[in-house]
Amino acid sequence: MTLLSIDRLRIQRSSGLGDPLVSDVSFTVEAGEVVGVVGESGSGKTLTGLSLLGLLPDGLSASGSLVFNGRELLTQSRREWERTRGREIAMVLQDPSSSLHPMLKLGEQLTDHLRLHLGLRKAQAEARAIELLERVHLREPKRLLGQYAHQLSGGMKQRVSIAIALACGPKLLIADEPTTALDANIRTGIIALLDELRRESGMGIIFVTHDLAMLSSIADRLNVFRNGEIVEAGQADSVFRNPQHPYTRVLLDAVPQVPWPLPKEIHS
Ligand SMILES: Nc1ncnc2c1ncn2[C@@H]1O[C@H](COP(=O)(O)OP(=O)(O)OP(=O)(O)O)[C@@H](O)[C@H]1O
Repeated sequence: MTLLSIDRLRIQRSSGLGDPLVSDVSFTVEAGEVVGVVGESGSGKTLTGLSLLGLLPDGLSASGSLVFNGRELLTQSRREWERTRGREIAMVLQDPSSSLHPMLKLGEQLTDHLRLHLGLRKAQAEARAIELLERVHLREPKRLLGQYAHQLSGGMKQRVSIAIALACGPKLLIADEPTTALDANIRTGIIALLDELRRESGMGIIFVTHDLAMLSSIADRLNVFRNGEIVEAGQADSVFRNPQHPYTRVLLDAVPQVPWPLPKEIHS
């Protein structure tokens, strides 16, 4: 089932001045699929993700079409965006500290989110928060609810951010450089977690990164961005095996020997 269909997305300054920052971007995301968006800094990856949440910075506007679950997002009212955001489409950011409040216990943050979005009572919200922390494989979830973000490692913080993103059961998750701020050994665990979640829940994931290697074990399809445009798109295995665009080859050359398909033990 096609969850999201982006058609000729264009993002430009509302003044109309200057070149578009994103132009003619089209791709789809199926349920349960991981679609990689890769490209150098400034290539338009984050703006594309933000447009799917109706969160473009002031002064920028989007045109084209973003059909999610059969509904056009770009013409939504502010109230409709509020329902879409978090509930249907969620985002995980590079720096988990930026999505966690430093002065609030993790339990308060999770239960506040659940009470606000799902209308749960305190006890129900607490039980659900524990389930969510277990789902992202955090040990001793009950104890964690009483802790503050600064008491957790980077990898644990990112798992909590993912738990918050999952709280309302979104159909689409935008993961914008979710592993960039983490140590290499922690990255693998977060990627395995996202892979597991999409398999279990059927959630589609747009995985944004500047690092093609990051996508080798998780992406089903790839879109290579450059200067606000997609220069190459295709099944991940064929892009890794047989890149067509010179820029994709440059990105691949920077990847230390990506074998494709990956050996089974790396998937598990
Ligand atoms: N609020 C803004 N006003 C004007 N230009 C902007 C604004 N935000 C981003 N841009 C420009 O839009 C282009 C695309 O930015 P975007 O953040 O989407 O790139 P990116 O590929 O995500 O880069 P990075 O990997 O560094 O996050 C860049 O040239 C950036 O300078």
